[in-house]
Amino acid sequence: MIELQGVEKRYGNAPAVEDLTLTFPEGALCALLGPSGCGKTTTLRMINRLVEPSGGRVLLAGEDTRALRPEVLRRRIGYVIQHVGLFPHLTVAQNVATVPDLLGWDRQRTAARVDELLDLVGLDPGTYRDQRPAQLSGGQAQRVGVARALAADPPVLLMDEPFGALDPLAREWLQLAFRDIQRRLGTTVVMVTHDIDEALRLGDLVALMRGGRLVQFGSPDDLVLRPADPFVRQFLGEDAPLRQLAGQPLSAFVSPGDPAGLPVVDASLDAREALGVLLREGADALAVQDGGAPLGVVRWHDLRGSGRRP
Ligand SMILES: Nc1ncnc2c1ncn2[C@@H]1O[C@H](COP(=O)(O)OP(=O)(O)OP(=O)(O)O)[C@@H](O)[C@H]1O
Repeated sequence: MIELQGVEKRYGNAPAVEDLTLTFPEGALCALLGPSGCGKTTTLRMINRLVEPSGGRVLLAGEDTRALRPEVLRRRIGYVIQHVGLFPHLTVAQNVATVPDLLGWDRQRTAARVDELLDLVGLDPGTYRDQRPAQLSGGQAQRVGVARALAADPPVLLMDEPFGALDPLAREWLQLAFRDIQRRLGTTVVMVTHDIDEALRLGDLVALMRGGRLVQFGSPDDLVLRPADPFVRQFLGEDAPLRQLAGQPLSAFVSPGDPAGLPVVDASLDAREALGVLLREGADALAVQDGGAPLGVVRWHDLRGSGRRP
């Protein structure tokens, strides 16, 4: 758990972050979202003290981070940035092994961990283990950056635009792969992103900032369905409730019901595609089948009422 209590950062007289109080719960993936210059990166970096707060406190598992030596702090907190900062003279495997090496893991354990993580981020260990960063594409380097940050299984991971350099397909793949790993490991993640859909799709909680201040902190549903003020609605876009349905499995919205006479769709559609069928057919419910077997029905108000199901 990471607690920010009245945190602020000033550069000269100019406030970059003001009076920021919020708690990132243990095991949650929290997104920091907001317009350019609103203080997202500054906030992230105050957590691992790459930027020292001008005021307030940051607590990590209840401990004031000022009481921890920076190197101890940074070993407990993984950090991924967009332009990964891989060490150019080291191989991919050596880059991923940086923190395990610092922690003195034995070679076998480290090698096994490196291969496991390369595999998880979609890089074949046999092909990539011994390559140098200069031989990688931007997206491959970013995957290595993610693997490196996860290598020592840090309880907390800070990510600054971690998927930014990837093309849309690779981004979606790595987002989902990362989400799986994060859930499995129970890592507490704070992620800065410009990408509203990424924040809404991946975030358990989203902190929306503006001009150095927190505007709203809540679940994607809270922000989309219960925006705290007009800025939130405007920033997310009027069509946010629809966009939020994209990529969500239709099965999550299915409930028991009589499918007789309803248009039939396959469970492989996502929730937004199903909404499209509802609109096209002018129906208020659909019969959902999985490979021909009836699953139940999806109703209009289920899709419209809640952007997202756990
Ligand atoms: N080292 C610095 N010196 C002076 N001002 C800074 C410094 N770092 C950040 N700022 C200012 O603090 C404010 C917040 O910057 P920050 O990088 O945290 O914003 P951001 O939301 O991450 O922006 P972006 O989305 O564009 O990366 C900006 O006005 C920026 O110009």
